[in-house]
Amino acid sequence: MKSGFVVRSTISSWESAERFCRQFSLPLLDMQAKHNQEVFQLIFDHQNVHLLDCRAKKPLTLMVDFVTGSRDHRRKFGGGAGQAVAKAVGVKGNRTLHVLDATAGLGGDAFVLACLGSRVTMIERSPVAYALLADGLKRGLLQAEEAGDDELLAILQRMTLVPNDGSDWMRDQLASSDSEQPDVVYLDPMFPEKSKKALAKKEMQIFQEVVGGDEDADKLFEPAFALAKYRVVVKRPKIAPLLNGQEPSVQLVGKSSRFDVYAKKKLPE
Ligand SMILES: C[S@@+](CC[C@H](N)C(=O)[O-])C[C@H]1O[C@@H](n2cnc3c(N)ncnc32)[C@H](O)[C@@H]1O
Repeated sequence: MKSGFVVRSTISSWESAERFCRQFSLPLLDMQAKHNQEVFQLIFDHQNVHLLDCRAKKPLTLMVDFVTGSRDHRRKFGGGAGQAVAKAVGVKGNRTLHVLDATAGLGGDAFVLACLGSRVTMIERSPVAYALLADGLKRGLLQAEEAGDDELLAILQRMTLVPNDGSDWMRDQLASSDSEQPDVVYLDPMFPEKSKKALAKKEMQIFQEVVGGDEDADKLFEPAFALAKYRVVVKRPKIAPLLNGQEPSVQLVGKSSRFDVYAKKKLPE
């Protein structure tokens, strides 16, 4: 974790904030408590969990929303199986896969894959990212249910979030006799020098500031390749070196990022 943050909660959300803080051994402050002027505040309130960057006059807010805004727009008009991430993972037509997203972040890519019918197990180690994503999922499920949006409900029900380190989790799966082998392992660790251009959105810039660069990203490759049934897909900024120095079978190169595909076996039709 690069930057410090404090966790605050209103009385209405105290119980869930307390559970989260116990899980990650973090102190919890109420909204009035004085703190050491941390720039970032993770706030639990009656509406949602959000990250606040207090530097600007008008503080910037980051939260996860699967129901409205850009993710909803991408779900409806984003190009479906023609999107680069879908092509790289191999989702198409009736081929639905079980994808392990071992670096879930804010669940953007996982949501795209779940929209296309995949079941996605998401692993996230950063407490801040985990809190934001868990809240987005929970709120999304509630809102979809209330609105009677069965399609969105089914999409979100295909997404499961686990708080853990991806390498450790995959190694545990490899050591366990009754684990389920994912069809595809998807990796998108934060590149330490992701340029501001690659992180065009202000919200993503503050996310990177809090989570930091994933300097140990290379460690993910070996267990991912051992665990995946068909392929490993690595998303990287276009200019970034290969993960763990491994040559991919295929590269899909976009404007600012690329997908490196490491094939093990041909995907089922
Ligand atoms: C660039 S973000 C992923 C963005 C994600 N693909 C999305 O669409 O929202 C990278 C995330 O991977 C997480 N991460 C990096 N290494 C990890 C590891 N070994 N285990 C679990 N999470 C990891 C970071 O905490 C960060 O939240």
